[in-house]
Amino acid sequence: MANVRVAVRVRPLSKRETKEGGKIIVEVDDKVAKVRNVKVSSRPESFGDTREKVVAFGFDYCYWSVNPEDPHYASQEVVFQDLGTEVLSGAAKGYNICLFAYGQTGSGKTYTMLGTPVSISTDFLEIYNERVRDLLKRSNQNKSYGLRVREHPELGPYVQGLSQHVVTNYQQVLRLLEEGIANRITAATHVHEASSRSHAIFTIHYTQAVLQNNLPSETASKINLVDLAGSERADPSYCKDRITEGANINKSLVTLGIVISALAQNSQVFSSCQSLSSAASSGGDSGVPSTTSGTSSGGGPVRRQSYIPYRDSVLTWLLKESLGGNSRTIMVATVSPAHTSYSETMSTLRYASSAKNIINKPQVNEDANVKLIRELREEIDRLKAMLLSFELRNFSSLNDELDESLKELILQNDLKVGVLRGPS
Ligand SMILES: Nc1ncnc2c1ncn2[C@@H]1O[C@H](COP(=O)(O)OP(=O)(O)OP(=O)(O)O)[C@@H](O)[C@H]1O
Repeated sequence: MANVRVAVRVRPLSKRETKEGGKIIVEVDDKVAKVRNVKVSSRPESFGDTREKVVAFGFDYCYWSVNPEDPHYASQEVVFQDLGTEVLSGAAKGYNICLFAYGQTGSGKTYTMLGTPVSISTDFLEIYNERVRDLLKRSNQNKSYGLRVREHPELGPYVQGLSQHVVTNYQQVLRLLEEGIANRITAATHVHEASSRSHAIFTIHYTQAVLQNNLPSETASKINLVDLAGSERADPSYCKDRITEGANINKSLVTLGIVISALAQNSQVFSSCQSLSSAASSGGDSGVPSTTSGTSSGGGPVRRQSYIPYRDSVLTWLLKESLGGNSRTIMVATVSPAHTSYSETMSTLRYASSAKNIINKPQVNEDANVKLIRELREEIDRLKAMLLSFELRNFSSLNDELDESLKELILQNDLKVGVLRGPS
């Protein structure tokens, strides 16, 4: 089990914000981001305004990237050092990784996401108006539109027909990233501002061949780098005059919000079930039910686990494993420091706070045969230990039969291991 790790990054004031006299209302203190409400704080105390002047949010990482002169300034290198290292070390261990950037348009999502690439094979897609487009399809651009999302029973959701590109070095990854981004931008010139309305997912498939217990084995992990559309597009009032585009962008982002809050709620239900079961008297069933209803043994009502509507949008469907599934996930919430973005900043930080509660279930993506061999070997060891303890205790002939069955089981498992390993 692993919680989604959440980082917040505050970018510099933009030229426009500076020109408009933007006041800096966000501040970072170690792992805490604080937002000041200038409307409240500029009034004298006696007005009795009950709204909070400063709201503080705690995260796993907080980056102050407002002014390079500042001693606490977090450069791109500092961010990569933390998040990039987490991404790469997780993938190297065989975990799926997802790093996604969330925040209002122009808050620095793309800036933060670019530059963590490594590895073996990659693909790059864009979700625009709930349609999936291949950003790296070189021949017949028309075919790159409208790809279908499907779901593999073990590997999870994927895009059918998405082109895969084998890479052998960092430069090639960068070139593919640039090519995909250029395709996004070309499309953006046809559809005004398309890049901030679309979501882009750059995936690195990282496969490693290793020798485990003298057996050749493979771990295959995925690194998803997700650049989302501006978060303000999830706001119905923002989108009301942009019927189709707005509604669709809205759909993916709104569904993402629903999925995040349902998962966060379920994680709380899960934790309360766990504390209830550990508080209950020993000897009972300590398993946590996947759905609970009615009254708990502790006396209080236990809430039912919410249904997670992953398939309600293409984005959440494709990110299913990254949100509550088999992935270590990091969310970077990007914000502007300006007072003019107060509402968006507060809403982004609330969103990020809720994402912090999501519990994922990452596991090393082990080769199925190697896993089976490992399990059989573990069973052989267990059986041998049992056999030994019988022999040591020198049980009577009553146990001879059991002894024979154990030996038979060990032999059968040894044979299975031999078949799985193939001719040596
Ligand atoms: N940490 C930062 N340091 C310096 N400049 C930054 C930083 N973050 C963002 N910027 C600058 O701010 C501008 C907007 O950033 P960016 O394009 O990454 O925003 P975005 O959130 O991806 O926007 P959109 O949702 O429209 O795609 C860019 O000019 C970028 O160079």
